Amino acid sequence: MATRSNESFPLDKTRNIGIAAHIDAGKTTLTERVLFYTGRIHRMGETHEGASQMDWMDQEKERGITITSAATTCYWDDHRINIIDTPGHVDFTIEVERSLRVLDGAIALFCAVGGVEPQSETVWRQMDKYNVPRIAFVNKMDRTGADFENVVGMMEDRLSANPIPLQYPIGAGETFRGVIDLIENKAVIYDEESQGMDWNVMEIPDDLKGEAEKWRIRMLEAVAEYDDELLMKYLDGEEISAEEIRKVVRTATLERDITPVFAGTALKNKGVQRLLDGVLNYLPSPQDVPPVEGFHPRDKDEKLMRGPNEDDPFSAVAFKIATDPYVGKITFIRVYSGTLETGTKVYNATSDEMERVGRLMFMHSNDREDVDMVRAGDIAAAVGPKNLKTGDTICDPDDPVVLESMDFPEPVIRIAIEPKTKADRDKLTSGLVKLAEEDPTFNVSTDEETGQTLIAGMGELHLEIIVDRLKREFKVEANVGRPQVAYREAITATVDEHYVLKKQTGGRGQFAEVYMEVGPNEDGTGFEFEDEIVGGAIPREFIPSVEKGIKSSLDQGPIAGYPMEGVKVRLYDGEYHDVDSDQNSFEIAGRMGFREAARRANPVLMEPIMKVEVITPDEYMGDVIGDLNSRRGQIGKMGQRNDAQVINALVPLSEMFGYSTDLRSITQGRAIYTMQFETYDPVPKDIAKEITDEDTVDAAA
Ligand SMILES: Nc1nc2c(ncn2[C@@H]2O[C@H](COP(=O)(O)OP(=O)(O)OP(=O)(O)O)[C@@H](O)[C@H]2O)c(=O)[nH]1
Repeated sequence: MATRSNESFPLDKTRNIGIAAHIDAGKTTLTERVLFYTGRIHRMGETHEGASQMDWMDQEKERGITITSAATTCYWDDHRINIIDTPGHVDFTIEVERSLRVLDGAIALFCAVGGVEPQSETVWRQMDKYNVPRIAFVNKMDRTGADFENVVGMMEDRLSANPIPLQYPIGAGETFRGVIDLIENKAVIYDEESQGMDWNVMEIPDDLKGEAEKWRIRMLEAVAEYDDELLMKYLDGEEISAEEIRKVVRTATLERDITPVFAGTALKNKGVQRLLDGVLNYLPSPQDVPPVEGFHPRDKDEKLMRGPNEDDPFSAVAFKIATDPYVGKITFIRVYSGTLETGTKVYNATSDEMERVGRLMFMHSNDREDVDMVRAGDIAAAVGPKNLKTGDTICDPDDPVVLESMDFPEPVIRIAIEPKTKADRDKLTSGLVKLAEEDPTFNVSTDEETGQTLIAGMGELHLEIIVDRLKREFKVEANVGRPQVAYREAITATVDEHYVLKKQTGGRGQFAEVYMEVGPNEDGTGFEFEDEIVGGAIPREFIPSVEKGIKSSLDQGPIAGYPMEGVKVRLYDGEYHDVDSDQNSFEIAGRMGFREAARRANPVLMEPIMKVEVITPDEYMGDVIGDLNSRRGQIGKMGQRNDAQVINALVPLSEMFGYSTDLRSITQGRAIYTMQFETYDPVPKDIAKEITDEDTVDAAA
């Protein structure tokens, strides 16, 4: 494929957007239609027979359109639109967060019948958190029971949004034919036969004039609030041009004061092109969003800003690592400043490594477009970097910056996994390694005692999906164990340890003697080692060996073999022997001495505590709270949101297995909840005993 120089798209003609929706709202269908219509403009301009073009789309579909790619580039009306994949399932908070991190604006998709579903509410709140301007599309207007006004009302009530319809649907369900464009004051009627390629713009039919006028006034009054000039004109009864209205709608949308609302049906090909016009008219270009803040990799306090300027030093964030069947490992990046050419070395400021970018591409629905340069504001796929991880910043080595990274929740659930056949062992390992590279909230380890492979993730569903992907993408069938909580161990007392290793078995012996103080460190995480040896009591070259020995024991805590966190060791004295001491002896002394000390330092089992938020209708509040209490939950803040109660609680993860089923039965399916990792806390003694007893049984079985 020819390499393009990527000069043709000025930043103000670029849109980086996501489509956010709850499951089944029609995101896949809408994305397909967008790719189809934009493909037609860019590449299919020559043919004009609707039906054959639909066939073309279906064939593409069979050949596997990459619509689930992390980012897809398409062109509409002289603009470039990058559609960033935004998953709808709340269990994948991280996927949602990483896409929200790099997109500039979004289409919020709703079903005309179902309206604002609980999941739409969750994603909406996340978009609020990331200050994402958005427009709304009320899809499925062709379905029986479609009710545009109801959806607009729900957006006000449930999302506390300020939805401003710019269109009003003509008909609903079977009679849905098109929309009234309230800005142009015209009716747009679609031709049923042309697969959405042809439509007629006409005067508003007489029988709709009254309704249309009512909605236009509502729109104008709402919009006029955001612009004094427009308000004066409106009050004076002056003519207001469509251009003037669009300008004010754009500003108010970018400020997140309003959400313009469009109507249509993706499946029946109505309204998609006008929605695309809306993307260009009302969603931000990379120039419209504020510069991103970062800091110097060697000094967190040195704040640095990066704006969408090609002349600034290069900076970009990796937001998704994927394995492409043709190209291999690709990293999706969002460029924030400067330019990057193929063949250049970049600096990974997050991990302090250099990487080479061999190839840069824009990913389209059905092909890849090689480019020799990417610029500020671009979304592109890079081939070459080996160790880049999701969330890492790459930048100009001479002007390093770490752009504010994403928060990744801790993997808190783990399961043992093994291949169904021995022959699959290698495939399983390489599959897991690849998946862990793509997903920062997933990790793989080996249980030292049993030799089992353990995978850890954010929730039951998360791990189920991983196992399913192993099967589909890596052709490995695997057996998995029961999900287990990823416990940890910590020590709560400070003790002194004196350990002597002395072995004399014929020839050369082993000798090492260490004195150390072992206790909890201040922040409760990681491991600290202080070397206070003076006067060569232990020779310099052996001190790192002691530390290495201690570190190797941290993976296996004294209670039940869970990893230890928050440990501090002070090595303050020792002895050595000229002949019998070596690195190996001191490593063993470090390991054995630390194990002894940890056993005496009041070790405790630590469990992940989750922050749970339940939104339930009033009448179930008592039952929901009672149930959370029975799960050792601590109820926190409560509040009323519209007609529902919001309950916050901190609950141990071990008590949350099967919660979705239980909550459904308590509330007849009318409550929703979200859960994320908050902290590790000590497990109460009686429960810790149950867990350690169980572990012994498990290990014996
Ligand atoms: N009647 C009608 N059905 C639609 C419309 N758009 C999508 N659908 C149907 O709704 C169902 C879900 O559509 P998808 O496009 O797969 O929805 P999605 O949001 O991608 O779903 P997930 O991938 O499960 O999140 C499919 O059966 C579609 O055919 C529409 O405009 N009208």
